[in-house]
Amino acid sequence: MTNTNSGLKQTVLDVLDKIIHPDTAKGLVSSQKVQGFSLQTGESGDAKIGFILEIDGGPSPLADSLKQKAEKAVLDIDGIEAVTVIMTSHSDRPQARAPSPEKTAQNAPLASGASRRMQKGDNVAAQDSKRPVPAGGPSKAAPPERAKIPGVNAMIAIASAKGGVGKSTVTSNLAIACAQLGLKVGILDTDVYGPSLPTMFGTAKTSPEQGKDGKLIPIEAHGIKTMSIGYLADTDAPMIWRGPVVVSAINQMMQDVAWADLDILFVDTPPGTGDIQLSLAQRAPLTAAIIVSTPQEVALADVRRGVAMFHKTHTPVLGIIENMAWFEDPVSKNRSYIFGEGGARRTAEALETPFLGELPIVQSIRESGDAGTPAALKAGPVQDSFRLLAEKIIASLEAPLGKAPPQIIFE
Ligand SMILES: Nc1ncnc2c1ncn2[C@@H]1O[C@H](COP(=O)(O)OP(=O)(O)OP(=O)(O)O)[C@@H](O)[C@H]1O
Repeated sequence: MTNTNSGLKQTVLDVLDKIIHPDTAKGLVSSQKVQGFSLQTGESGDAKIGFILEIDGGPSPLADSLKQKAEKAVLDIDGIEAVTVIMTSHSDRPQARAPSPEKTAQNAPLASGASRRMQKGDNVAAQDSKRPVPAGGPSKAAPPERAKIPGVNAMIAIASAKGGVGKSTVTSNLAIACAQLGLKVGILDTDVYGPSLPTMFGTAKTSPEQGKDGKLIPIEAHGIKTMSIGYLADTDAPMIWRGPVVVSAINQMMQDVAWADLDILFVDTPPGTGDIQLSLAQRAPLTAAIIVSTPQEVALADVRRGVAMFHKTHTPVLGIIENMAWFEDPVSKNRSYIFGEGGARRTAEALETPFLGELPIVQSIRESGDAGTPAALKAGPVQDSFRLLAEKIIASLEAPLGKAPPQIIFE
């Protein structure tokens, strides 16, 4: 961030802190209600601001009013082009309350369109009265926390019980392989602690626009619709995300993004099997999960915990992928099993969970991930490996769902 930007950031924070939260009698920043602050330079040269506004107890006129005040105050600052405020609640109750239709319209930012971008010149009052009722709004038939995402056929969590095993790499390349097989694919990167999707897809400098219905439009790259917490908030900034806030933010990214129409939405989840992951597995409308692991014993103990977690939440596990299975010397072609051999396969057998396949350590996988062009885009052995995995996954979707998998169109 340049000096000018850090000056502007401070100005915005100062302005936000002048808005007093009635519960704490302190400003929004002093009350720690503002998190994940981000500042990007827009096309006009003016700044685009994004932040998370934490509210207590779910939708309420107070939450709406604080949000409107915050948006207006920020837009009134010189040099600001747009502001996106994501409201999150650390109460478990908000989605369970069935608001009246009138109230739904007023509270649409929380019930459906929590993330919306305000532009300079917007009339706050007029916008509010015209705010759309959420598409597919609060459903009476399904529990709200499992509400299916309209237009998304299958939602697959890619999980790892341990960080750094290549979960995001596998997610990105699998998504591309599925798209190459003719499917419409999206990725939701929910790893609030280190979102890597923007880097892996070369979209780090982009931020999503808001559609007419109030939903955020995913950023399309390499034929994949992508959304990441990294587009909306500065996750590099030191801040403490409380578990329920994370879950609430993730839930909004699922429901408040214009995903339709997708055959598969892959969800890159934060590593681990703690409260956040459990809550996600319980509340997200997941079709199934895939677990990524490296072969060593210490990682495999975590895999068992991961599989158990999904079983507990009645989410079918499509299988386990072993990443970094070996390294092949480019000259001699000798394989070194750096992290041990066949561990994930044996664990899959012991847990009676399908073993989907293994991926070697390949320099180009890391390099292309860092360069924003996942390795599966390029013809060769890496692309072939991911295609095999994708074919297995598409085929195996049939079993847990008890219905036909998405149609594959070969060109
Ligand atoms: N098969 C592979 N060959 C070479 N490098 C790989 C491979 N898989 C992953 N990597 C590299 O390992 C690093 C970690 O991968 P990645 O970010 O995908 O892991 P992760 O499990 O998503 O991590 P975290 O959980 O911490 O977000 C990255 O630099 C990535 O490029």
